[in-house]
Amino acid sequence: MNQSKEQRILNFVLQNAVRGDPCSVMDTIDKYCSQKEWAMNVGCEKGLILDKTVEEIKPSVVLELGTYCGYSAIRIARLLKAGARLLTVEFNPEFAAIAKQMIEFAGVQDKVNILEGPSEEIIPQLKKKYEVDTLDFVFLDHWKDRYSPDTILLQECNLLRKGSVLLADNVICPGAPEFLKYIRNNPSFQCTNYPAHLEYMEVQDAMEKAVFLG
Ligand SMILES: Cc1ncnc2c1ncn2[C@@H]1O[C@H](/C=C/CNC(=O)c2cc(-c3ccc(F)cc3)cc(O)c2O)C[C@H]1O
Ligand SMILES: [Mg+2]
Repeated sequence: MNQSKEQRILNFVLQNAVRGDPCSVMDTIDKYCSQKEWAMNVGCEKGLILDKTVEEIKPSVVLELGTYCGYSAIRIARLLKAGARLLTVEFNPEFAAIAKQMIEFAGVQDKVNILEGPSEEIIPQLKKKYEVDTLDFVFLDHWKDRYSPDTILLQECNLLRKGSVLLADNVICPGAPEFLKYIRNNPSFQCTNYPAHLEYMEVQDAMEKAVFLG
């Protein structure tokens, strides 16, 4: 059975990146996906916006929706302080297995917990099963039509507190119009837009930051 693109990305990392070096893994994925096969990693330009957001918040508990190959999980985890943790949700078992290997190769596995399943099932389990009180930071990068229902679900499950920060990828390309409409018209959120380019392409994209006001 021929290999998937995601398996080819992982193999390229295992053969070319430096084990235990998160930046080397990120750079190797970016190299492969810009030169050989495009893939939907947040990439280095939007990755810098993600880095700055994490460094600003210094979160203790982070939720990521949409692990994919683990690129942004590695990006986030490498910046987390001692004792801080990232919970990342992925419902495709093949992607979860790839991401697990990618995260372990990067050496950040102690900070990352991959939760396999659909976000709408996992989010309601976070408090009891995963011992989460509230989330300091949420990175949304899964199916774009799930951004607003999951943002509502996070509030219904009391997982956001005053100052919790959401950062959403792809609000221009592929776009998340329903999410933007919801979040920008919601007085409980303070929104900021960060224009950027689609990963590995000269196409306009943007990230949206939304701070929960409680
Ligand atoms: C509901 C739910 N629960 C758990 N995991 C979920 C989930 N929905 C998706 N996932 C998982 O996240 C990942 C999905 C991410 C969706 N991201 C995308 O569809 C995506 C698409 C593009 C893009 C842009 C221009 C183009 F021409 C083509 C594509 C760029 C990106 O940065 C993206 O994140 C993998 C999937 O298994
Ligand atoms: Mg994305």
